[in-house]
Amino acid sequence: MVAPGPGAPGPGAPGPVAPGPVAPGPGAARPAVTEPCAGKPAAGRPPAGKPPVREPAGRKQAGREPSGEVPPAQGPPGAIPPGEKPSAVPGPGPHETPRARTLLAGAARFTLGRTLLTALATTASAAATLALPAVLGHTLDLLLAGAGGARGWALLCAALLTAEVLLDALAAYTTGVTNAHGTAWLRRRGTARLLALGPHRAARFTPGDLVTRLTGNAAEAGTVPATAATAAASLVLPVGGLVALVLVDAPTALAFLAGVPVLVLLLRAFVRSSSDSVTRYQRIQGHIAARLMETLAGARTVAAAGTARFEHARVLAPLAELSAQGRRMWQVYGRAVTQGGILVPLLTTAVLAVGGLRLTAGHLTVGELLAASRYAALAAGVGAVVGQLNALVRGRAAARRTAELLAVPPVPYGRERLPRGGHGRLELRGVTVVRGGAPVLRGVDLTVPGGATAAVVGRSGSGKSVLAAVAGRLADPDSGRVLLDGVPLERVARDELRREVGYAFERPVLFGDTVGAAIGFGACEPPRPAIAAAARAAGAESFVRLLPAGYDTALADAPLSGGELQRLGLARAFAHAGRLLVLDDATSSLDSVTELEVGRALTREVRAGTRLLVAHRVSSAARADLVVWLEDGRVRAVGPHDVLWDRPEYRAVFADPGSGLGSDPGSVTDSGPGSEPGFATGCDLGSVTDSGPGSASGSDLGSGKDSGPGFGPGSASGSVKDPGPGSATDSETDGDPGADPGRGVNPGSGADPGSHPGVDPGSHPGVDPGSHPGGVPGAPGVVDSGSGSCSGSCSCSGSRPGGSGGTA
Ligand SMILES: Nc1ncnc2c1ncn2[C@@H]1O[C@H](COP(=O)(O)OP(=O)(O)OP(=O)(O)O)[C@@H](O)[C@H]1O
Repeated sequence: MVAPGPGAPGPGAPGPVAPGPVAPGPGAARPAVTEPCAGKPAAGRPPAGKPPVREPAGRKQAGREPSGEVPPAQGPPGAIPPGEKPSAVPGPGPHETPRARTLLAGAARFTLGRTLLTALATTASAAATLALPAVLGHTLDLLLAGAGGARGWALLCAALLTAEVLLDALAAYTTGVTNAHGTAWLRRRGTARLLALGPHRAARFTPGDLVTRLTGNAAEAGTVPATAATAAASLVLPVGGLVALVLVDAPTALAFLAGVPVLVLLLRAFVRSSSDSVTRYQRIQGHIAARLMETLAGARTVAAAGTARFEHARVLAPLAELSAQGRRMWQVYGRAVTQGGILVPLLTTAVLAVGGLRLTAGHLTVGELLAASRYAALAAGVGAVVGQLNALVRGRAAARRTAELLAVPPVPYGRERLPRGGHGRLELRGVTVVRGGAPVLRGVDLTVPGGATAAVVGRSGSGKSVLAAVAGRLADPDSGRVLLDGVPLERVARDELRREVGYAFERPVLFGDTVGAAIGFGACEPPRPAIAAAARAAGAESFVRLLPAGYDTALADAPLSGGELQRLGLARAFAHAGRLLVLDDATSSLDSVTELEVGRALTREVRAGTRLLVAHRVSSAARADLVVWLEDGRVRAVGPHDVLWDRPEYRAVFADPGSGLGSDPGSVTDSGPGSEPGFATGCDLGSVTDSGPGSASGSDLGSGKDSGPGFGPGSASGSVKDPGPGSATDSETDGDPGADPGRGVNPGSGADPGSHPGVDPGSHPGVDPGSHPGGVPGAPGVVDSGSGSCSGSCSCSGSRPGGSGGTA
C-alpha cells in the first residue's frame, strides 16, 4: 500500500509554534587594542553555541541593538489588531504563488535524489498493490479449478505482499529524510536572507512571526517535494485500478466511471476550501507566536506591572480565531472524507452488482470478480489522495509565508575597499531617513574629520540613534549619502565595512559560549591578549577576573548587571575597532568613574579612529571634539560643547530628564583610586565632590590641570595650554543647573599629534563656517543650522575656541 499522506488538519496540523532557536590574564605589558583581527579568521563561524543573552525585538532595531523590553501590541485582548506587524508584510495572495513555486522547486532540486528514490519506492509499492488483485484472482481461480501451478501463483502473491511492505518501509524512510533535507534547505535560505536584511528591513517582521516562518512553516513547506512524489505515486493506484478494471471487464468499469465526475468535483471543492483555511490558520499561528515573543521579552515589565493575566489573555486572544480556522479545516477535511466514504462504497457496490450479473452470465470468473472489486476500491481510493492533497495545500501555504521573507531584498553591498591609511572621515550629505511614514532625519549634512570624536546630542527622539545607524550602514538613508573616507558606504564591500566600522550599543546582545568569546565575537577572532586589552579598556577586566574561570567562564554562568553587560559590549567593539567606532549610548549604564576611565582608555588603548558617540551626558559631550546637536531630525548646530553651552536651548537639551543632567556623572572629577588630582571632566565642578581616595574634590576646578585625554584624540593637552573661551577654566560653582557644567574640559581642543600621529591636523580645523552660512556670529566654532541653514557639509574645522586649530 502507498503510505498515507501526512495527515489531516487539526491535531495533524501544526499547533501554535513554540518560539525556539531557528534551525540557528593580562600580561604585564598592556597591549593596545590595535590590529585586533590578527587572530584566526572566523569566517563562517556560527554565532556560537549560545543564544543571545537578551531577547531581540523592538522598534529601534535600525540603530540600536534590540532591547530586552518590547511594548506589547496595543489594544485589549481580542481580534488581531490590523496594525500588528505581520499585517505590514504583504499577505499571501495569488501574486506570491510564483515565488512559493520557485522556492518549492528549489527545495525539490536540492532533494532531487531522495525525492526520486521516494517516488520510485512509492511507485513500485503501488505497482505491487496493483498487481496483487490480478494475481490473487488468478490464484483463486486456479485453486477453485483444482488446476496445477496454484502453488507458484500463491508464492507470487506472498512475494508481492512482502515487496509491498518493504517498499512502503523504504518510502517512509526516504520521505522522512527528504523532508528533513528540504526543511533544512528552506531554513538555511530563510535564515541567511534574514541575516542579510539588516536590522531595519528585518524589523518589518516581528520576532515571533519570523520564528514561525522559519520553524513551523519551513517544516511544512519542506515536506512538499516528498509529498508531491508520494502523491504522484498515490495517483498511480486509482488510475491503475481503473485501467485494470477496464482490462478485467469493461462493462463493470463503466459502472464505476459513472461516479467518477462526482469524485473529481469532491476533490476540487476540498482543495479550494482547505487552501483558504490553512492559509488563515498559519497566519494566526504567526500572530500568536509574535505576541508570545513580545511577552517573553517584556517579562520583567509584565511581572512588575502585575499584568500577567492580561498578557495571558492577550497572547491567546487569537486562539478563538485559530480554533475557528482549525474547525473549518477539520470540517472541510471531514466533509471530503465523509463524501468519499459514501461515494466509494457506493461505487464498489455498483461494481460488485454489475460484476455479479456478469458472473452469473458467465462473462466473469470468481477470481475476476474478486479482482474487479479490489480494483474498484483502489480506483476509488480518494482517501489517500485527499490526505496527500491536504499536505500539499498546507505545504504550499507555508511556502508562501517563507517566500514572503525571501521576497524582501537583502542589503546590497559594493566591492570597493576603503582607502588605505584613511582616518575615518565621515560625511553625511543630505541624509534623510523616513520611519513610519515620517522623516526622522531631514537632510542632514555633516562632516566628522578622520580621527575626531563627535558627540551626537539632542532631545529624546531627535534622531540620534537613527543617525548612528546610517553612519555605519546599519540602515540606509532614504535619500542622501554617507561616505567614509570619501567612499559611499553602499559601495564598500561588506567585509571591509564590518571590519572598519564598529558599534557598541546601550543594551548589547552577547554571542558566544564564554565571556572571552563574547568579546571576540566578530568577523574575525582577535587573539586572547587583544581581547584582554579590549576588556581592560572597556573597564570590564575587573569583574571578568572575579568570574570563576575568567574569560573562559560560560556566559550562562556569568550573571551580568546592566553596566557589566554594557562593558562587555564595549569591549567587543574595542576588540574589533576599525576606523570608525559608533557608540550608541553605550556607556549609559556605567558609573561616572568607569565612564571616565573608558573614555581615557578609548583614546589611549583602542585603535585610533573616528568616534561617533550618541551622548546624553554633559560629560560625554564635553570630552568630544565636536558636538552634533540634533533637533527634530535636523542638525541644529555643530561645534565644541563649551561654546554651545552658552546657549540656553543647548543647555536645555541636557536638562531633559532623559538626558541625564542632575545626575550627570560628568560633574565628578575623578574618583578612581589613583586618580589625577585636579582632573575635571568639565561639569558643574562645584556641585559634586569626590569621596574617592586620592581624588580631587573640585577644589582646583578650572585649574586647567587636565591630564585626562577625554574621548578625543589629543583632547587633553590643549586645555592646559590654551583654555580658550568656554574651556576648562570656567569656575562657576553656584549650582545653577543652567550654569556651566559642561565647560570644565576642553576636549579635543589641543592637538595631540604624538598620540595620533596618523591623524591629519589639517583635517581637523574645527568647524567649517564656510559650509554653514547660518553659523552664529560671535559663537566661534559653532555652526548653527537651527534655521535649516546648514546647506553645505558641516565639519569641525578651524575655529575651535581654546584649541590649536586641530584635533589631531
Ligand atoms: N522603526 C521605526 N519606526 C517608526 N519610527 C521610528 C523607528 N525608529 C525610530 N523611529 C522614530 O524616529 C525618531 C528618532 O528615533 P531615535 O531612536 O533616533 O531617537 P533618539 O534621539 O536616539 O532618542 P533617545 O534619546 O530617546 O534614544 C523617533 O521619533 C522615533 O520614534
